[in-house]
Amino acid sequence: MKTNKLVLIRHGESKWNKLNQFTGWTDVNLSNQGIKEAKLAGKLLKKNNFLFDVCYTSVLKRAIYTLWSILTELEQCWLPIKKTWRLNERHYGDLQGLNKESIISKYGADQVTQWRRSFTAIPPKIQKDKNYSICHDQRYHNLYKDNMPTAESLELTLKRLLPYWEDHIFPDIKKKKRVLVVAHGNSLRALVKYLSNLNNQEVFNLHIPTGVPIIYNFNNNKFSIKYSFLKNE
Ligand SMILES: O=C(O)[C@H](O)COP(=O)(O)O
Repeated sequence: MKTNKLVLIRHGESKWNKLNQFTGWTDVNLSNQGIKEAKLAGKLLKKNNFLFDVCYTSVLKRAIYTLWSILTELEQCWLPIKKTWRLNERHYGDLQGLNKESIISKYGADQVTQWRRSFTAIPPKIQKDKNYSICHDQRYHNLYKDNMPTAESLELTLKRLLPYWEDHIFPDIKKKKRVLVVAHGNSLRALVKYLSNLNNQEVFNLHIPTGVPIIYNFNNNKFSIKYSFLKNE
């Protein structure tokens, strides 16, 4: 039986990645380097003969633009793209917009590492007035105000992502569709934890680089626990 492959990819470097700022749900653009990474990811997938049937991404433009670039390189711009807030980056709460180094000076490296890498630590909640604009953003109209995240741990990110995985993405894979998911550092860490059954320490150490495809094999109705990064030889 032919192996079906699932490809996950983190968006290319964003302008705030470059500035070392917490981003979360802030909708920032790709940096010039990120635009290059997105194109290169598409070229690499093409070189390795990847084609897809359906694509999933978040409602944040750094992921959407990365996906568009990849599909342009693959000459598959016509593919269906399904967008959901459930694939968004983890909501970084009140840290959003702040420089990572300055937050280390304020709270200490250990606390900041917990917020960034542990499974359960929840960053400080975003203040009500700062969250006001996203509560009224049209793209979140189906997310009732009370369900709007104010800060998410990796655990909470996984919890909001999983229903979408179960109801939409996984059924497509079971139907033998070739699925491409373009998302974010932490929404993908959460998904990889789930698919590869990583423990909290393993996910603590997991870093997902920008613009590097992650490949999972799907056989006999289940995923191989192991994944690989697709890289240029
Ligand atoms: O939202 C962010 O700041 C980045 O996309 C990822 O953050 P991290 O490097 O702390 O995981």
